[in-house]
Amino acid sequence: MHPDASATIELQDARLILGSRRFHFDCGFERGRITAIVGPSGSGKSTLLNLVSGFERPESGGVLIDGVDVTERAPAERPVSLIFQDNNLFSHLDLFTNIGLGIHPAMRLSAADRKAISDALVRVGLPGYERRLPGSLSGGERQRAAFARALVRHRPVLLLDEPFAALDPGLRAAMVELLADLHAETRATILLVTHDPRDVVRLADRVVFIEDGRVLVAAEKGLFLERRDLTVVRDFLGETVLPEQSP
Ligand SMILES: Nc1ncnc2c1ncn2[C@@H]1O[C@H](COP(=O)(O)OP(=O)(O)OP(=O)(O)O)[C@@H](O)[C@H]1O
Repeated sequence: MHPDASATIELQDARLILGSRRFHFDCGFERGRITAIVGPSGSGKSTLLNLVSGFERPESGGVLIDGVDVTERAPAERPVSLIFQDNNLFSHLDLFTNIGLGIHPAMRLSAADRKAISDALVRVGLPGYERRLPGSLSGGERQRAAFARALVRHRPVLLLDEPFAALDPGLRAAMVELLADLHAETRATILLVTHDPRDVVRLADRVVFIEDGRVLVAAEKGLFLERRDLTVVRDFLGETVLPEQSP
């Protein structure tokens, strides 16, 4: 395993106000684990990811990645890859270039890099799509191209914001397995925002439940899934049948 394969993440007393909403995060994420970030719509899940990626900066407090204070660093200067709902790709650049920029910002690519790009496109089910522009792709295809970029980047932190939302059920299952494989290969520290309890069951080691701009519950997956005594957890899980309850 590469020594930079994963990193710890800490939000230290990080406070932020957006419009009329207040956020206060004081929490940490362990190296190499997958944490599902869950909670009601508008609770602050994307905001937490934006603080880690640098698209938002706290008004007070700090953000540390692998013990290094990155609070003042721009997104591109943080050791982070992103797969967000939108804006994953530069619309005027083809997929080869979009993915290549993830490897090297000046596109100085070796033959191995070029092969890695084509291999990643094959792996996400977009073989031969190198010259396609994002605008010519469906939402799900764009999402998969963003996955391909994450595959070639090897950053120690991977942030995903509802990465499977635009995918039909078959593709969704394939991309969930791809993320599990990607994690097994890289051991990156992964934060996964999701509304789907199945993602928690299949992928997460740990769950952080956000409500009203702060962490309400942070627990190992097994413990979280047992907290049906909490209304918010019950509502989130809904009718989900957990593996140990299956016949
Ligand atoms: N730039 C902004 N200005 C004003 N309000 C904002 C801004 N960004 C986010 N908000 C508000 O902050 C709240 C939290 O937003 P956030 O996107 O983090 O929620 P979320 O939990 O990811 O929601 P969802 O599950 O619906 O994606 C929302 O009420 C949102 O409208």
